[in-house]
Parts: sequence; C-alpha cells; structure tokens
Amino acid sequence: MEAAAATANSSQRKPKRKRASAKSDPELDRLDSLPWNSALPQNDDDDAFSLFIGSNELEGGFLSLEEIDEAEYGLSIPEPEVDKRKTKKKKSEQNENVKKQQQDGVDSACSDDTVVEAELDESLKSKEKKKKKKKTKNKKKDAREDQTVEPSDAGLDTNVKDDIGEEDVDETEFYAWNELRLHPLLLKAICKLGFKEPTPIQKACIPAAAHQGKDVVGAAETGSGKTLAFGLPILQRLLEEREKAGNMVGERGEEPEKYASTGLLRALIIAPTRELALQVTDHLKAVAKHINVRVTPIVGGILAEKQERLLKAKPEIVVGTPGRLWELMSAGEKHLVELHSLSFFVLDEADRMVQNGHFKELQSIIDMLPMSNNSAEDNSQHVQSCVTVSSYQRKKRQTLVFSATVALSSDFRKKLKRGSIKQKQSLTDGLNSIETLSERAGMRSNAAIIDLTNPSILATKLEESFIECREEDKDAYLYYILTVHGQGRTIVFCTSIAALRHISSILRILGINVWTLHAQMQQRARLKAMDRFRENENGILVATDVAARGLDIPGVRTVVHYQLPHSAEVYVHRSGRTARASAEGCSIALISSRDTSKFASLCKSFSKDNFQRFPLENSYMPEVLKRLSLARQIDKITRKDSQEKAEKNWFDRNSSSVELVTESYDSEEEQVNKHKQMKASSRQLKKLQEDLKILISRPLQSKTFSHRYLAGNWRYIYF
Ligand SMILES: Nc1ncnc2c1ncn2[C@@H]1O[C@H](COP(=O)(O)OP(=O)(O)OP(=O)(O)O)[C@@H](O)[C@H]1O
Repeated sequence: MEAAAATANSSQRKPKRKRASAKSDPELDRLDSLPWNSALPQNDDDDAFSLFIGSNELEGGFLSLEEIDEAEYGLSIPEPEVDKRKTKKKKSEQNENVKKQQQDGVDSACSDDTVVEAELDESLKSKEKKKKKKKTKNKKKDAREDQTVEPSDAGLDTNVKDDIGEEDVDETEFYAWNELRLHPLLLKAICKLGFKEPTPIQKACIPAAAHQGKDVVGAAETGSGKTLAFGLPILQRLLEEREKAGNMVGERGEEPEKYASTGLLRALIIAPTRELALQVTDHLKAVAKHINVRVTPIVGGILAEKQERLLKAKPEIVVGTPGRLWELMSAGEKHLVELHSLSFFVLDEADRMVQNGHFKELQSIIDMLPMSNNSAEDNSQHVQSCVTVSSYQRKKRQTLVFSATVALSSDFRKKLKRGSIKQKQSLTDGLNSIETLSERAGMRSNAAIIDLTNPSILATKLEESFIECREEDKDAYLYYILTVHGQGRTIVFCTSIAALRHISSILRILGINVWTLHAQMQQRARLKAMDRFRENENGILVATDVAARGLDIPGVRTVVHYQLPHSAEVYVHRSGRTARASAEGCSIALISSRDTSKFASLCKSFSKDNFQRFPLENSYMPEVLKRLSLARQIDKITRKDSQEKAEKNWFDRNSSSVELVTESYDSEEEQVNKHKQMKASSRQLKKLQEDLKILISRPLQSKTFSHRYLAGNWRYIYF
C-alpha cells in the first residue's frame, strides 16, 4: 500500500491514498475513513490572509518557525530585540508579498527576504485581526487537545522550551528548509544547529525518501551532508506516524500504542567503521533533540553488558558496524532480529563496506530482513513479538544507500526492474557489489538514484597540491608543513602502521604533539585519540585509512598524504576529511620516486593533467633538515634501546615461565664492552637531545635571514 506521506503542515484536503491492487486492509480502510486533521491550525476561510510562507499552496504552505512553535507546540521563542510593531508589520508585509507571489504562481519558498515595504490595506488589517483572534482560540483548543492527544509516550515533546538564542537567530535565514516540508520539531533542531539551508544532496534526497516513500541511492562529495540526507527522512516518518496516531487518539480516545507502537526497531543504519557509526549517531541525536527517539550505536569495543542495556531500552534507531551487528543478530539478540517493523535500512559509505570484506556479513544481515515486497498482512505473520505493528508502520521498508563514491552501472535501474536477485547470484553476473546489496535489500525499481558527485568527486573548495621529495625526506617536508604552513587541524595519512609509528615518533621528538589512529589500536584508545584531536583546534592526527571514511571532524584545514593511497576512492575519502560543508581546505601529497606511477594514475582518474605544486619556501629547508637529522639519530638510538629492552624482557619472561635459570653466556670482556657501549650511546643520546632542544627553542627561520646585532639595533642582512 503506497500510503501518501502526510505532512505536518498539510492543507485541509485529506491526501488521497493510492490503493495498491492487492486486497484492501480493513484496518487501513478504517483509518482512511477518519477525518484528516493536520497538526497545525487551519485557516478556514480560504481567502483569509495566509500565514503560510512556504511551498505552493496546493501542497500546504508553512508557518514561520516561531509561529509554529508559539501556535502549536507551546514553545516561546522570544522575538528578536527589535521593535515588535516593525517585526509584525514586516512579517505581515512578507506574507502579503508571498500571497502576491503565490497568486503570480511564484514559488514562495524562495520568497525574497528583503520584502519591499508594501502598503497594508484596511481589509488585510481586519483579516489579520480576525486571524489573530481565531489563532488564539485555536491555540487554546489545540493546547487542550495537546493535553489529551499528545501523551508523553507518543514521543512528541510538546513543551520544549528551547533557548534558541533569539539574538543570533534570524528566522528569515532558515526559509530555505521550508520546501522540504520537515516537521517543526526537526526544523527547530536544524535552526539551533545553525544549518541555514539544506545541502544539495539533502535537497535532492529528502523529498524522495521522506515524502514519496522511495528507496534512494545517493552519491555526493565528502562533507556534503549525506548523514542528514538519510537521517531526516527517518525522523520525519517517525514523527508523522506519532502525530497521526495522536490525531486518531484524539478522535477515538484510544491508546496511541495501538497506532504507533513504540519500542520497535524502525531504522537500521550500517556504517563501515566504529568511528563513523558513532558519528552518525551523534548527528542523528543532534537533530532528534526535541523528539523522544532513541538512537543507539552497536559497535565493537563497547562492553557487551552496556550493549545489552542499550538494546533493552528498545531504541527505534540502531547505527552499527556490520561485524558487531551480525554477531548480535546471529546470536538472536531480540531487538535486532524482530525486523518486521523496520521502515528504513541504510547503508552509509556502502562501497567501503563491500571493499573491506564486510560483504558476507552484510549479505547475512540483509537476508534477515523480511522480504519488503510482501503486503502488510504477510509481514504481520512474521510478527514474533506480542506488540502488533500498526498498519502504517508496516508501510514498505525503504532502502537508502549512500557514499561519496558509489559506482553504479548505467543500467542499474534496468537490473532493478528485472526483479529480485536470485539468492545465489554471484557477483560476476553483471552486478557490482553495491548493486547486489541494494537489490538483495529489496531496493525497488522506482528508486531515486541521485548522483551529485562532481567529475572530480572532490569537495569544491578543496585545494589539491603535491611536493616532490626523496622518500627519506618525507618526514622533513611533513615537519615543514606542520610548522610553517600548519593552521587548524591536520590529518596525516599513511598506508602502513610502520610509517605511522615512524613519523609520529619523529614528530614527538621534535616537540610536536600528535595523536595516532590505526586499526591495531584498542577501541578505547581510538576513541580517546579522536576526542583529543577534536578538542584541540590545531591538533595533528596521524592515521591509516581506517580514519579515511566519513569521519566528520570540524576544522580540519589540511590533509597530508604522507603515503599515497592504493585507490582513487581512498584518496577521495582522505581528502574529504577537509573542505567539508563548503569550508576551505587543502590536501598535500608527498610524492617520492616510489609514488610516481600511483600519482600518475591518480591524476588520470580525476582527469587532471597534474595537481598544483605546493608553494614551498625552500629557504626553510636547511634549518628543517638540521633538526630532522638530530631527531632521526635520537629516534634510532631510542628505538634500538627499546628493542633491546623488549627482547630482554621477553627472554626473561619466557625463561622464568619455564623456571629456566638464565645466566649470561657473554665473557667478562664482552660484558664490559656491552656496558661501555650502553654508556656511550646514552651520552650520545643526551648530547643530541640537548642540541635539538636548543634548535627547537628558536622559531624556525628561513635561511635567507641572518640576525646580526649592529650598533644597538637589529638589522637583517640578506645573503
Ligand atoms: N544543511 C547543512 N548545512 C550546514 N552544515 C551541514 C548541513 N548538513 C550537515 N552539515 C554538517 O556538515 C558536516 C558534514 O556532514 P556529513 O558528515 O553528513 O557529510 P558526508 O557527506 O556524510 O561526508 P562523508 O562523505 O565524509 O561521510 C557535518 O559537520 C554536518 O553537521
């Protein structure tokens, strides 16, 4: 049953439902017969001065944010500190202007904020007065209803008193969201987050996913807001169900549970890494701030008891990694296997999950989803829990697949039309793995396929550059970038943990504090590194590609490819950690002779003949190389010492475990020599450390300057 998506601001006309050819559902018929009652005050007299300032009237317009909150949800957003009369006048002029535009057929969603001062005629004023009286009456009536209709467990927090901070919120800045017809409580959170307009991927995906009930395949550059492009439709659907249930309860005085059962898993979002799953959770919680929806991460590294406790709370939305999710689902975790009420199945960074071996787990998870092309009744036969799933909660499940680099074959839609894939279909049957997963997840042939990736796929404001150098000098050029160029947060990407360990050790010896992130770290250490990096606005994170995908850390100004990645996709995701949400950012690749072929294919895959050279000031390099020479010697000695200590400890540990009495087989003379060597190297280490300390105590100066004290004043002498 393709139920028409109701909107929070619908017009009086009840949306017509498109009835599927299948036999009708008495329950749905009963629901259909009920009078449709939008959640917002209606203006009965059609020619009344419209309060709507959003999309065209046929679809129902929008109240402005503060009118919704005041009129409907008992929220008081204080007017900005300006002359109230003027604001009122400006607003009614705005609405008058919009009404005029609507009559001219102009889409008022893009109504011009600088409304021309129009003369407000007497009739409008009298309508305004009548409207005001009616609105107050409505408000009282709705407030009464609110008490009876919206009980707290329906999840709408109707008495949110939110300090949006009137001085910094000009509601006219948020009109761009009107066209997406999102619920006021979502708009409220968006407004508070300061998101002035939807990003292109959100504009393109939300109508299809939230109001047309479609499956979506979305691809857009990194940092373009894909998380909310799938997150907002999920929350919108839950709010609409609850609101509809609330209206029904108002009409019939029954329990809301009957219409909008809570405690069911409604959305399952799968992300490739723990960090990304936690980040998606945070983003969703931020926009779900004013509604009672539980969003829970299911990732490795969280204690099993904690995980069980979280699931016992029966979250409506679960965000997890494939491994951990499958581990719990295959163990029969109740909340995760009762999927009959699932309305959304989301794959975030879908191609990454396929690449790094999660394909099997993903397929197993998908194979547990009830087949989405059954009618509502068939699903109900699979209901294992005692809680019935209301008829509109049994709407078709929507599948949303997102990434910055989703590669779809041109005839993907045709393949979808071919009907569901044979269970054992191998990957070689003309479907790539994303398409296979999408089809197995029940993606329908009318899916909205939205690819906003620009030819280079990279963020528009990303400056890409490279530095050519010797492999052994990469650490020196990295030191230069961090000390001379460095501004804001920097992420340094390596492909190997050995390289990561080398440069993080060198940088620490040079007095630069770095955090590291790689797959061999314990979960707790990884999360701590991420937190510290986020806390420090000039933080430096040295990471392997585990951090490449999806991580959204604000203020990352520079990405350094210390070692080039193995694929163009990984390069895109690495570089996408900066220049997010239309911010500026730069990515710098260190290219040695080993990297030339990889670099050439990278340039080819982005159809770029070459990246721009990074504007290096070579005059700094002599000083830089001097410091690096000392640092490398110190690193070599300390590494050798720690290796010898580790070997000795290992030997002692193992010999004591087998009660073997150990004695040194070195001769007296050898032992004396060893001791002398140790003394010499510790003296050398001390000397090197002192020399380096003097060097780094001075700011890094370019070699072209020589400071001389002359006749009581400083004068620079150029060589
Ligand atoms: N409409 C918006 N206006 C401004 N900022 C937004 C908007 N939507 C999301 N953001 C912010 O933009 C940043 C990037 O969002 P998000 O992580 O969803 O991008 P993404 O496309 O998923 O990136 P990636 O491909 O790296 O996963 C986040 O900090 C998010 O809070």
